[in-house]
Amino acid sequence: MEEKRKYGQLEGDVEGYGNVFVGSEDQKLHWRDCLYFTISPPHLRKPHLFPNLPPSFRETLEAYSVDLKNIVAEILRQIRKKLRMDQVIGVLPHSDFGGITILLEVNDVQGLQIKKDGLWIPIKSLPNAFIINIGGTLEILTNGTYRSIEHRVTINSLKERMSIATFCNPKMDGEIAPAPSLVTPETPAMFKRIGVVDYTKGLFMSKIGGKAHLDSMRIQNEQGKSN
Ligand SMILES: O=C(O)CCC(=O)C(=O)O
Ligand SMILES: [Fe+2]
Repeated sequence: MEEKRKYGQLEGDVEGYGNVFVGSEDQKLHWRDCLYFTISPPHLRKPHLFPNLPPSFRETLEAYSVDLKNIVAEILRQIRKKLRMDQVIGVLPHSDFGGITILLEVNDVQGLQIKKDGLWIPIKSLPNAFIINIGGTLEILTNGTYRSIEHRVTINSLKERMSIATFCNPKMDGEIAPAPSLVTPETPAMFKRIGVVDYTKGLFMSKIGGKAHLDSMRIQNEQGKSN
């Protein structure tokens, strides 16, 4: 008991020997002996606790704590990887404005991702192949039959990535609207008619990105529900 008292909790502190986290008189307490103290970072060690322990116990704990820190760092690294949290976004989420984009990945560095069912999926082109992206203009012209794809590009911290994107865009003095042959009583127009200049202006002013601007041109109707 004498030894335990050496490490006893000080007034108003949860660290030390005693029952940890006692908040009120009515609280149910654990029935156990507990010596609770901070080891790391060293400047937070309470002088009467860890530094006061027998040297051999202190050394063992010190080594144990270093090993555990490495284990925790590895677990967190795996979680970050699993959730793709360590990716830096180079090209922000967007969908291309034009009809079709022909994308050539010039070197072998992966970076492009598309959004599918709410998840970002990495895309790598086949050898000697283009990646073909549908843009918002084609989605409008086809009355939503061909959907533009939301995509983004991550940065590779080790290697530079190079790509050539060629955009097939509508002429600036034109208008875009669903093709008349695709608009029927069964398949009403899903998009409003819009001048290309207004379309591009809205696109560049849109702060939300993604497909938000295209979505803002949707007509809400039974068949053409926003998706
Ligand atoms: O570099 C890429 O893979 C895509 C670039 C892109 O999405 C764009 O320029 O619109
Ligand atoms: Fe793009």
